[in-house]
Amino acid sequence: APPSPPPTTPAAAAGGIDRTALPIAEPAPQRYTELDARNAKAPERFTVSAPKGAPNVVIVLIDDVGFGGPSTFGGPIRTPTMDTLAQGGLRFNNFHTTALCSPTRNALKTGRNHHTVNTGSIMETATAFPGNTGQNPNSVAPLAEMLRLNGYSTGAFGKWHETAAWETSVSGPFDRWPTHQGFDRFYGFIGGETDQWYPLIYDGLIKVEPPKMENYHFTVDMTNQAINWVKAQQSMTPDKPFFVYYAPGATHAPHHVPKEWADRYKGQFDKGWDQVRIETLERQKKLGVVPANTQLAPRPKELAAWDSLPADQRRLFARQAEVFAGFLEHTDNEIGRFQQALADIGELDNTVFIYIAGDNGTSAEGGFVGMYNEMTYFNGVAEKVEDLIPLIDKWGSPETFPHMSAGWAVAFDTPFSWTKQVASDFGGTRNGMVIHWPQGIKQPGSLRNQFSHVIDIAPTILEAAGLPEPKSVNGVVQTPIEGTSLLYAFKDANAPERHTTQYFEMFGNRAIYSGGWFARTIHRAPWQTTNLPPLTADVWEIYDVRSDFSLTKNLAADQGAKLKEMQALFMKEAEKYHVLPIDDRTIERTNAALAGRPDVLGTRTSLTLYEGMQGMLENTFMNIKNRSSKITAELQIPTGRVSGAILSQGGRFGGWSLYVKDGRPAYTYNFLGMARYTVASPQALPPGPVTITLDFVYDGGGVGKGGKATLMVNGKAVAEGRIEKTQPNIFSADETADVGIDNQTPVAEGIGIGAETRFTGHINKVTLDVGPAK
Ligand SMILES: Cc1cc(=O)oc2cc(OS(=O)(=O)O)ccc12
Repeated sequence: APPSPPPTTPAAAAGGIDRTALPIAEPAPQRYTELDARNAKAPERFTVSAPKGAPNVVIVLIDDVGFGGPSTFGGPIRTPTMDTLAQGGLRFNNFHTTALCSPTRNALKTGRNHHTVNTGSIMETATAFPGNTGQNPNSVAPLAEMLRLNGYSTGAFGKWHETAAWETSVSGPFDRWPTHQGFDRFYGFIGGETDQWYPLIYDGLIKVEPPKMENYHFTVDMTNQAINWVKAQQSMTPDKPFFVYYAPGATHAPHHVPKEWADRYKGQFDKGWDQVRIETLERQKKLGVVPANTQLAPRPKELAAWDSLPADQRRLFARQAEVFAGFLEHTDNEIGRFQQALADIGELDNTVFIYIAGDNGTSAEGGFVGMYNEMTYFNGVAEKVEDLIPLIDKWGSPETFPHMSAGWAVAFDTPFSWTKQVASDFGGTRNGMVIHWPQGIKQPGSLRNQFSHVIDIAPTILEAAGLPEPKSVNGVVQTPIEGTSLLYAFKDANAPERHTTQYFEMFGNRAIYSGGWFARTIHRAPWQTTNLPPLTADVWEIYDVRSDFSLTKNLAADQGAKLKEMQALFMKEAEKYHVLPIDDRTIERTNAALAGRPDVLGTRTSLTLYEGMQGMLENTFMNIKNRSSKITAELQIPTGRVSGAILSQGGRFGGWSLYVKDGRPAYTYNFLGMARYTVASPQALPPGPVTITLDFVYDGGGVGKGGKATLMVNGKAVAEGRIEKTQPNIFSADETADVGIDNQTPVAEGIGIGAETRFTGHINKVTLDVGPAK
């Protein structure tokens, strides 16, 4: 009998498949009446494949570098890979981010405003309000998921920082981890930053050790992973396009870079940040990436003039910039290796390669003198310049966790005034961007100056791939994409801009762009966390950005009516996208209870831990800060010398550890790597079962105070001592709590590093009890 006709859907009948509902619906299997398979014809197999000729997609997103950093946009830092891509592609000089990390990333990955995906700010400062909950909704499937369900292979490498803080434990949920957000493959770190020499790495959902290699560096490691993945994917399935999201830890703090890369800039920043700004603007004009009439916007008045600084401080600050510059060039070089790998397998020409130099402006979080250990910023501890000067030759090495002084942030945001976190200044939001796509861009080497925003990237890629915006994904009706495809501008430098209105908001700094006008208010400087003015007292300014690239002529006095109209437009957009109510709390928002976000431990005051539990991130671990605590470890001590970590949290740059060294139990509290307080037993532990207790009695009277630590063996005190001060807010973004080992860098000295710190006895269990928060 002849086969029955295949059933058809309306789209299939129209000759195509319907990609507006993902996953693409499989046709109903046909029914047969024939008994013998020899007499029947099998139907064509249903497979999902990308549209014919759909390009590969690469998005490179550098961290924490602004408009005036890379040479491609006139900056003093050599980015030859970006330069080469720009020569073969397009430079966009009016591209904007959100002024902060997770918000930019989530907007980039979804094509929606950051508040629409509940990422008003970073994961660590999510609140209870819509727009800020920290959990991206099912009604927004990320671009990676759209591409995956349309036949792409998808891989993410490097920084993530999009998983809700309380969803980073072994208990999940894992919905917002990369491999459940559309990526087949993930190799990188889940939080906001990581030590580049001793990183915390996940392969998918599994924590893995970095490979053993000489002079290990995370950017090199992740690049190797990305190259290997793409080559293997193309080897196996050359007809299947790939999507790679490549987001290095660089150039966020810690500014960890091989010394030889920093040394390439020896002496080049001795001229200081004011002169670097002047020279950068000259180069920007010569390159044509800023208009010829562009003025240098003033340096914020709180930051020192270079000429006013004493010689030893200039020496320190110059080295900080050398290290930062080396870090960026090293990163660009790794991106070059990745790009070359695509060229080597013949895939570069059909790849939409998007290189975004910065998820926000350059970071001023280093404060006025920079930081040997960036964790001092999150703990509100001021570092003294006289303590930093002796570290000049170690800056960027594994012994430091550094961030440069804010003066350089302004310089690497030339020609603007402000920096990262300031959503109401282009120094916070305007980032250099290059798109390279030989098969799709016919005017290589030219500039595009239409206003664009990070939410425009996802729709650009959909259009380039010939894919419709899905109306429904995984059974959930989708919130429409809010960005505007930039493909129109690929073809025509003079095309009228299509993304005509955009709000900006971050911790109270707010602004609106509309049709060439920019109205804004600077509510707070990045270093201002207390004594902020009420939001109602903020003064607004207005600029005509068609003639004033760098926002130097406030027209509020002449343009009162226009300013009013723009402020009203801001409120309208802010209401529409869940920007309201505005929340300018910074430090308080890092506290889950005060901010109103979930906390895995909640009000629990006791946590029982077992051998093998390791890699516990700080947001999903018992908070021992600003209160008394007690560790009770039930151990089995073997005969012979026992050693290693029993329970630790944090590492070289802050944390605490209960451990055994040379057979003797000890406790070390490491205050930001600046002071170590150790309480150690003079006697070795006897073999057999033993209970070790560390009782810490907090002084109280505020946060970050000291306390008394008593070490006990089988209930008898064996040592006691003062812990003079404690860290009030955070130990580490990447150094975890571990049982029976101290992963990455160690808290205590003298017990080795990494696997060497493994406890050689047996741990039955460890209980961690805390007193009421004080
Ligand atoms: C550990 C941590 C705590 C926090 O409150 O904010 C962060 C912000 C970070 O930089 S960003 O990712 O560029 O915003 C990195 C890490 C943290």
